[in-house]
Amino acid sequence: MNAYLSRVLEDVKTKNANEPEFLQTVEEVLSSLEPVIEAHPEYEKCALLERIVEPERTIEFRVTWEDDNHVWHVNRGYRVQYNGALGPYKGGIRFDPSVNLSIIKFLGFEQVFKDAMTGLPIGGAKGGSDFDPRGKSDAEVMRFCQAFISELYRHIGQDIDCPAGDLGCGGREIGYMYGQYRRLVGASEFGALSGKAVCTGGSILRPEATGFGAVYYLVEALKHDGEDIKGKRIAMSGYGNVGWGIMKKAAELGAKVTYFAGPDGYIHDPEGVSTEEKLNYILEMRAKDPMHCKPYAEKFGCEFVPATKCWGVKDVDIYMPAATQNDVNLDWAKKIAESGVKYYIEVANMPTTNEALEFLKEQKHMVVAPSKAVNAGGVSVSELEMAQNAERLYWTAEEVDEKLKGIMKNIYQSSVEVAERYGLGYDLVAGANIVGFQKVADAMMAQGIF
Ligand SMILES: NC(=O)C1=CN([C@@H]2O[C@H](COP(=O)(O)OP(=O)(O)OC[C@H]3O[C@@H](n4cnc5c(N)ncnc54)[C@H](OP(=O)(O)O)[C@@H]3O)[C@@H](O)[C@H]2O)C=CC1
Ligand SMILES: O=C(O)CCC(=O)C(=O)O
Repeated sequence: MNAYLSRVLEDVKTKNANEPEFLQTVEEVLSSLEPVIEAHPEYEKCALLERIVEPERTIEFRVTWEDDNHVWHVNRGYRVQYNGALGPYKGGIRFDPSVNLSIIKFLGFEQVFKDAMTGLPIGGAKGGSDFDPRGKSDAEVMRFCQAFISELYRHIGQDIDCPAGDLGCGGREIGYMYGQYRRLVGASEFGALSGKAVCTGGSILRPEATGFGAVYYLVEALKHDGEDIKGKRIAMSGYGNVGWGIMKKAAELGAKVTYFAGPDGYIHDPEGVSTEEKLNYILEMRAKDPMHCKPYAEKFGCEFVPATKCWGVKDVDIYMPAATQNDVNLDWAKKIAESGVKYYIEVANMPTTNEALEFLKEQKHMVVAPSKAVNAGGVSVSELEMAQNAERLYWTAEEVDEKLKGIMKNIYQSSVEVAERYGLGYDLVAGANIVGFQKVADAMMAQGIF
């Protein structure tokens, strides 16, 4: 890292000492930027890095709601509007007890570069709450979502900030939030939230988009090596919204997810999660509370290994962590490298610790792809939902899918080209960071002091 990058990183560490996840992503992104910072000495004069690491706005608020037994609860809500240089703030909402400012800032910072990479006119944001939807009735989730949006509604809007779902926040939660938003603003401002059900202005394919996009990216990475996705076996963690999309698209293209892990252990299904019955059962399992994957083994007569992850298994071609952050630490990374598997395709936001990522990138036999590129299909179709809402039209599944494919191909290709242009070789991680950074930097420089 050159002196400017090191100084900014040290400053971020001092100012945000209690935010480990946020520091992790800032360090990861900045560590890729040396060539572009060297090529643009004007950035330092304009304090570009100092500005890019600082959110434009952080909103923190109280969320009070009543449970079914009439007991009142208080949660903390967040929205970090990180960078709007490229367009309205865009990014998901996470509901999970682990949520705190560090996690929302890490997700928001990643979102800035991810959204930029899509080439669509959207800035980056993230929000959420430490609310735990597990074990709550529908009515409780609805009351919580209504309370959450009753504060947030004044900070969002179709041209300001358009939240969507993320971990713990799917179509049901977005529906409740959109209903309350509409009640408060008194208008069908569809574009204020994305990930809505199609019957209330949602885009066809948004639920599948992140997983489908990840597989389209994978297809490009395989093509680069003269390989076909057909027949490939995938080991994955997480079988939520994103994991299910991967299973579905992989099956359609003749590949199969043969291992998947949940919080209770992992499943090994050598036949793959490839039939309609199995894919539907994944949806059923996701709707259950607590969400455990063991019942899949009982139903389909395959192996369940309790209380561990499937990283390190040898009889696959591709690993795709799709659960949550820091799922793969250095110990797991060593097992992954020893397995001889070539492709490590991150899907969840920041699923790899920095030291594990560095280690995996050093493995000559491996291809490592970064989540902010691989999982960009979700936010891309969210933006396509905003575009459909603005036109007051619905596009067909074919139209949306074609656009999604094009966006993912472009993200992959631009990362490869930029890394090569800066003499970094086939470095998909640095390439993605530089592509995203450059787009935001250009827009910020063009907009002057802000
Ligand atoms: N939804 C989207 O469109 C996008 C999501 N992402 C990212 O993808 C990841 C998954 O999100 P999504 O599928 O939407 O979330 P979901 O809430 O739908 O599913 C998350 C899945 O991961 C499981 N999980 C959580 N923690 C662990 C763990 N420690 N070990 C194993 N499994 C775990 C969950 O199980 P359980 O619920 O029982 O804990 C669940 O199966 C997140 O990192 C998210 O930020 C990125 C881009 C877009
Ligand atoms: O669809 C969106 O706006 C954001 C999805 C998201 O949260 C993400 O990309 O991590």
